[in-house]
Amino acid sequence: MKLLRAAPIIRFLIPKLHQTMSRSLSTGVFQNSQPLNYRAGGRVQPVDSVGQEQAYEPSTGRVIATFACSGEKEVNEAIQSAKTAFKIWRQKSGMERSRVLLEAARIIRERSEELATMETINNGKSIFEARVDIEISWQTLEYYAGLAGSMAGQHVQLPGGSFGYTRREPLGVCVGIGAWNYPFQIACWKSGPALACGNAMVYKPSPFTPITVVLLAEIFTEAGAPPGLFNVVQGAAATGEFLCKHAEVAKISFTGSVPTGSKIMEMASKGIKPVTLELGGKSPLIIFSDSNFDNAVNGALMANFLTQGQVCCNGTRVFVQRDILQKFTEEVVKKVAKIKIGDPLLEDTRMGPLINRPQLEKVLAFVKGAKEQVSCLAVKMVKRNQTHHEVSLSPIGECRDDMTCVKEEIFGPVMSILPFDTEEEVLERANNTTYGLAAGVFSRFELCFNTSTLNRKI
Ligand SMILES: NC(=O)c1ccc[n+]([C@@H]2O[C@H](COP(=O)([O-])OP(=O)(O)OC[C@H]3O[C@@H](n4cnc5c(N)ncnc54)[C@H](O)[C@@H]3O)[C@@H](O)[C@H]2O)c1
Ligand SMILES: NCCCC=O
Repeated sequence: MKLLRAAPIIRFLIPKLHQTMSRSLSTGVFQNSQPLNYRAGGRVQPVDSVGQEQAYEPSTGRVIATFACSGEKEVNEAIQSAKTAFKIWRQKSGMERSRVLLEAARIIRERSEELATMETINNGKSIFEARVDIEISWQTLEYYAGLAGSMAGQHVQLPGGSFGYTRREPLGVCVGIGAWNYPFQIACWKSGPALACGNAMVYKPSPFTPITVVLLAEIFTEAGAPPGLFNVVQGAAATGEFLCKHAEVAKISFTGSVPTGSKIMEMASKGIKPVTLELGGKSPLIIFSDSNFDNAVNGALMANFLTQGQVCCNGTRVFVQRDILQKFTEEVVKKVAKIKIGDPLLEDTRMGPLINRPQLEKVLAFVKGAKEQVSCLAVKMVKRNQTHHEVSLSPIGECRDDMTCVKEEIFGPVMSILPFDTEEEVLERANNTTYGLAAGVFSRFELCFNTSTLNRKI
């Protein structure tokens, strides 16, 4: 009786505590002191390792975590932990699974400020954006919770009164491997559907962003998931390969670059494992002169500068109809100059640092190459801060399709503006890419062109 009365008070106090914690965290303060692997329902140090990694706070360049990369034995421990939980979880009804996912979503919602703050500290994106990431994360879990209870097979009537039926069976232990640009959100994209369908998961985040996914693991446990249902191993390529090659892994879901995706597919093929790949892009954004001008400008800014341009589905090839090209470019330059760059934990910051120094160097190399190829390139600024990787450039100009910066994924705040004249021409050019992924069109007219052309590769 006493316990029952106390419960609401405890529930009330917990969010308060989280809020206080996140408010006290400012840039330059957080230091990880806990194990970052998670299995059998708790944080653990790995039993073996293949090297060591350090994670940074991009805005200061401080090391915030040093951790061992999980070796083959640790990866196997995590998979065994997932197998144990799978035996319990697969027996649950969809409604029971749904309840756990909904509770996890509720906890994420309740702790959203703390989670967004940690995401900002480790990734560098502005707190303004990180809050949206966390919102999408709990919505993802709610969405899959909604599906869990209604998943069903089919009944097929056969001749002579016989019938056939299908059941939806979970696969078993699924592996999730994620990128660093949306650490918490990607972990939710992968765990939500996998767990809703009755699978267990071992997840490996990028070594650049190891922190928040462990908080997700703790949240699943708190929400009532059996110990071992969602496990985390930390590490880089070698750890990822142990996971992909493990005989008891039933499926691999990967988010990252095209070259790594191709390696993962190859490894999975050896074990005839299904894979889901979410890879890079060089997506077109087509702006016709009849479009709502302000909408189009804002759309292009969003499609290029969110998360410092480190977004897979960004519309980085901005095709602008020639009669509005100059006006469009001028307006973009004007608005880009107003993007507030700075400490990502400050409320009014809209652009933080790139993830790390190598990424900054990579982006700068693209910009240097572009400057050599095009004369009317406008570069906003390249601000160097004394400590580490800072950010913030936005070259814009009249580009050509054959330029390296137009053909390759840059993964930074770089927008390439390409003039076009006709619809037919722009569709041909928009499709002329080795990537797929996304596309955007701004026009007031109903799309009268054959969208199947655009869909062919995108
Ligand atoms: N399509 C999408 O939904 C989506 C979303 C986010 C990011 N991305 C893409 O991700 C890329 C940026 O992320 P990144 O730099 O972390 O990508 P990456 O390919 O370098 O790494 C992704 C993950 O794979 C792991 N990894 C690397 N080599 C491996 C190997 N041989 N075997 C197993 N795992 C291995 C990494 O440690 C990391 O966890 C960009 O290309 C971006 O477009 C795509
Ligand atoms: N919601 C963000 C999409 C992530 C791709 O990089």
